[in-house]
Amino acid sequence: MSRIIVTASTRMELSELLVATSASALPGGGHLPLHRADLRGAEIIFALTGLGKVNAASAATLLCERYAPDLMVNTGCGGAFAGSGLTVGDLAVADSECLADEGVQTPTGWRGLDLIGIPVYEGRGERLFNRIPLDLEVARRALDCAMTGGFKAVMGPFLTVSTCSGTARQGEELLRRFPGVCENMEGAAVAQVALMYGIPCLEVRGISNMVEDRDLSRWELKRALGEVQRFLAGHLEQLADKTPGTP
Ligand SMILES: O=C(O)c1cccc(C(=O)CC[C@H]2O[C@@H](n3cnc4c(=O)[nH]cnc43)[C@H](O)[C@@H]2O)c1
Repeated sequence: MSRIIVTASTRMELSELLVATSASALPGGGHLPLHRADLRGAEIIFALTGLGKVNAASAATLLCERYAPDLMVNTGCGGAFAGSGLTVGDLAVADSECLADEGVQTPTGWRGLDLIGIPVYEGRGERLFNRIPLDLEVARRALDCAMTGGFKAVMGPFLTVSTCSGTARQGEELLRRFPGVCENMEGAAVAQVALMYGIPCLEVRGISNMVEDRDLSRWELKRALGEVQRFLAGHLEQLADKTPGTP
């Protein structure tokens, strides 16, 4: 049977998926609220991680250790960068993740972790500094499924930050550091932990806002989360069919 874990930082990022899959509470998660559903012979575990990289990484570690999933899916909302081709209500699929504000502020500008020279991950012939790779085949399948389902979706690099970019200028600064289509606060942490455990990871977010001067009246959390959860409810069925489990 295959096992898929879906993580999100806030309750509203999972609530519609829990209803769509008839999930029920799974006791024993301690501080980590868990739900479980059966979908086409696969087990889906939903975890509410809390906001930010520390919460996401500690949850992902517990989940990988305890449940040894065949696939990790990180979801929620996110901000779209100018020039990404994304607008509010669209879907963004990550082809890679990035620890976009971990580095060194030097007298001549911001530099990434390669300046320090100590990788955040070393293994399988790779030394990774800021950029965390994701499973491209899984990402492409998600993009195809979104397009076929009539969703407007863009695939590209995601940037994970500790400080949300509440100005257009900060968005431009991040794009000078790394290419990016979508900003969020947890993705690179989940991707890094999944990589450490050798588990493929997919990240799909609904665009709730543009990365611009902060104006909450322009945010559409409900719409973005409705779109991404409607997409995932369908895509999880496909993944449940196709994700190989332990015999
Ligand atoms: O009030 C704010 O300024 C604010 C900033 C970022 C996020 C929020 C939320 O209420 C949602 C938390 C959740 O959303 C992800 N998210 C959504 N948009 C962005 C963004 O533009 N930059 C970074 N993260 C974003 C994030 O992953 C959080 O988990 C409110």
